[in-house]
Amino acid sequence: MSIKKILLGFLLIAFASVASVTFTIYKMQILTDNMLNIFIHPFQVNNAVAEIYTGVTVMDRDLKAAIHVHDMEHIKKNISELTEKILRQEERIEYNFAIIYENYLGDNHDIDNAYHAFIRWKTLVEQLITLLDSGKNHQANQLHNTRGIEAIEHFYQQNKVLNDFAVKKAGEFHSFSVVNSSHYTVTLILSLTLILSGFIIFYIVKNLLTLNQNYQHQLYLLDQNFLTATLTRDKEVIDISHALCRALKLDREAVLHTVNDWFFTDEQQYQSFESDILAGISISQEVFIRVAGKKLWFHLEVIPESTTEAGIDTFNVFFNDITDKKLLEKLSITDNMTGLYNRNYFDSVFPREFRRAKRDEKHFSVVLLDIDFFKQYNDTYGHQEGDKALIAVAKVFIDQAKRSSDFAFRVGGEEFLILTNQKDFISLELFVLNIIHRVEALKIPHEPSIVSEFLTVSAGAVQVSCEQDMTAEEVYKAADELLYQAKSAGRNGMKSKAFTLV
Ligand SMILES: Nc1nc2c(ncn2[C@@H]2O[C@H](COP(=O)(O)OP(=O)(O)OP(=O)(O)O)[C@@H](O)[C@H]2O)c(=O)[nH]1
Repeated sequence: MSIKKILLGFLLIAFASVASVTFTIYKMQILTDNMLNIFIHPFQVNNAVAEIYTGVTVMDRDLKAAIHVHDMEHIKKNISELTEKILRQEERIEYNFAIIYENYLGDNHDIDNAYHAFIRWKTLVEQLITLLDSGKNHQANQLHNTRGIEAIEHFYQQNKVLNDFAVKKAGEFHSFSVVNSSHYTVTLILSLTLILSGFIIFYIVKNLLTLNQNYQHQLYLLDQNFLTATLTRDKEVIDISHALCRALKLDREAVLHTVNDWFFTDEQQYQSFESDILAGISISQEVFIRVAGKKLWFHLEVIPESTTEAGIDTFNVFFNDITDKKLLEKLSITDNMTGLYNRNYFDSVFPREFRRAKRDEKHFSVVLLDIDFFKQYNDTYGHQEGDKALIAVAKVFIDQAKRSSDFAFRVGGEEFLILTNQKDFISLELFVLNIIHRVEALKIPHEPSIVSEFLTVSAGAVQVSCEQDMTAEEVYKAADELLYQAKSAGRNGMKSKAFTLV
């Protein structure tokens, strides 16, 4: 299950919700429109029709009453009141007809017929009032009983048509409301939406759980196979993989949340890249860590992380065990028998260190050493003893060249070379004399030697200042020349030369 599918699930829920809400709103809108129709037509038209009916009936009643008054004085007074009253009724009726004309949903001929019937009645009313006004009550009565009754009956008929239509329309609207009240449909749609959403949510949750399981499994695999840890900038371990704990022989629970230096051989090693870490720069280095007395080599990747603007909060360290690779590397650059660096390595280190000394503006010293009368030694004590002697002498060189900038090589059968940074020429001479002295002090018996009863070495030493414009080959050649001179001068000694401008 991918994040895309989860998003699709949420989109479906959102779509279903929007669709059902839109449907509900649409249905409500239909009902509202229908309510409006009910109000406009049946309600307003019916009211107007009823008011017209009442108005005409009241006019008729008042006319009848006036017809039956015989006292002349009363007649005059009544007629003027009646005329005013009838005018008001007529105005009201006209107004109601206007409402009907505006809102009636049926055929306009129906209204025209009713209106003409009203006009006919109205004309008759005017004639009746004229007769009454001139005291002709009897004629008025006759007119009312004949044409009057006929006109009013006709008006009632026409008015009834309007009323019937309005009532019929009200029924239609009501039925429409009932049909469209659709609460069942809305409930059904909402229920379906809820059910669909429920299914989708179930599907999403189920898949999220699976996703989480996979994620946990991957974390487990990483934890078991990757040598990694997360530390705060104060070197407090906030997370460490089981694989790294195994590799460094650490108890995970004991290490977590403690400040430590286990990942760094020493404080100096950490400090060498601390400034980079705090500046947010990733580090990639080969480091060694002593684990239970064994020197293990790791390729170390440090990736700083910051969650705030303030700077680096944590850094992740990734280790890759390269001890085997380092061993191979060492084998390829060291001489099997003596443990000194071999000739091949010398060929790549010599020019590189020569350039480095020049760049760092340091004196560069080369010491070439050769065992005296070694052929005779072999001839006397045998080749095997010769090997032992070589190993013993080489050990002296290793001990002497122990600074990180010193290198001791076996460049030939019994020929050795030391690269060293001695601060001045005197220091170099003392350094070489010390070696010569220490070799003799091994007291390896060497009977055929004519310079000592013990095994000795001769040396040619050269010191070159950085200003000197010499090539590596020239320096080597000069040391070789001096060694030759030391041999010629009697052996068990050294010849040295400084190539400096001062
Ligand atoms: N035992 C042993 N002998 C070696 C080895 N490599 C070179 N040799 C011997 O070292 C000797 C070097 O002899 P030479 O070059 O004649 O020099 P030397 O006898 O030391 O005389 P000078 O250098 O003039 O003092 C040879 O006899 C080689 O056989 C080695 O790995 N083991």
